[in-house]
Amino acid sequence: MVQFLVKAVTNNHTDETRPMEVRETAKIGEGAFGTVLRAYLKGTSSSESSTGNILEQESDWIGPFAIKKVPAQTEYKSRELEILRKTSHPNVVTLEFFFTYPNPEDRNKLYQHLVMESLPCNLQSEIKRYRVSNLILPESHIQVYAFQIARAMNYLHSFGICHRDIKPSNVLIEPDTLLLKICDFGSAKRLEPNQPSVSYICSRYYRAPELIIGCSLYTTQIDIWGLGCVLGEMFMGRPVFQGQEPMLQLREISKLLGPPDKEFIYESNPSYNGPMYNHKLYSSSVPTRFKKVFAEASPEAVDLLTKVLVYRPQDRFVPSQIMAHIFFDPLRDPNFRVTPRTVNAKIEFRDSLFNFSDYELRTLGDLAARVLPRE
Ligand SMILES: Nc1ncnc2c1ncn2[C@@H]1O[C@H](COP(=O)(O)OP(=O)(O)OP(=O)(O)O)[C@@H](O)[C@H]1O
Repeated sequence: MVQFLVKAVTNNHTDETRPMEVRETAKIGEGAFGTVLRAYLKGTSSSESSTGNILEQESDWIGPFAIKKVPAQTEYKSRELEILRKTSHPNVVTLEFFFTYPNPEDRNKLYQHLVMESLPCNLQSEIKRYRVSNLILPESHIQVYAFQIARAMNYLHSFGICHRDIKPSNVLIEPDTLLLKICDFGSAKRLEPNQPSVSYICSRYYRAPELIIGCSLYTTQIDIWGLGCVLGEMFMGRPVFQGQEPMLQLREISKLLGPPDKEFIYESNPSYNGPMYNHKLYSSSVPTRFKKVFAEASPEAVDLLTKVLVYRPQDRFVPSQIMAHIFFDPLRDPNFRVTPRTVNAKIEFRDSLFNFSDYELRTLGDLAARVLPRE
């Protein structure tokens, strides 16, 4: 356990900056860019007594929080703080406080500390928990989780914010309530039309085909590919496309979708000179392969997967179309109830899944009537 006093901690909700004590209790995650620790914070406030003395008043410890520490000055540009400060959505992790503080091992190196709400588990560990018993998540859980991912994407993409690293370990969940929140905005960026961005982002198994080909003018639709991979993984219990090396990733994709056509490759990157995988690897039709690969999925789920795992980003469903899809119709039923793995009671979701803000409703446009539950 490590405890230290930070002179300037900013509250993300009030913008107020004040000294706070920080108590780190355990490591909960380690990534390529930072360390995530469980932590508690305690504020100290000072007031003047009638005799003119300064009285330090201690408040109680609050938390637990998840603190993500990343080096504050690097050549790698993280927009995580900036993006988390702008977002406020039930399915996006909330930033509570932030501060910079030196690394205890190297006092010269400053670390940015993002103090976020803490969720108990992520989707990768949840999928694994079922897999070790040779099971997959119940379809009702998959519906609840996938809907919330699509809802978060609908919100983020409406501002042009692309997450750029969608994968099960970046999807936090609360198994008691099936609440889901997307985390890790370390690769996220607000994409501007016709402004190039680096294509070497996103973890290999979840990379959209246009990224593999080297596209630099991609859109937020790369996140939809990630959503398709996560949805498929919940049905398979393992990643859908497990390329052994970066270039073999496209080969894995072509085993399910068939070879990418020349037009798609040219549109993605006119100077692409890597392997084309233009030989058919299977003789069966694409719908047959989807049914076979996602053998545990219902016909509605398979249909949705064929609408999101699509080569051309323009042809992939957008989040509002995903939420309106028949796969999610059971959620719209007033009698829909689910028993979480951890709780011996059926729970209702109407309020938590469909509590759209006016802004969200406007982004849904005409599809709102299809997304909202039936009365
Ligand atoms: N708010 C949170 N609550 C609980 N756990 C969290 C939270 N944020 C992150 N984690 C855990 O820490 C892990 C690493 O966090 P994060 O992905 O933000 O770091 P990263 O350095 O970008 O990692 P990676 O390189 O794997 O993408 C997550 O997979 C998750 O399990």
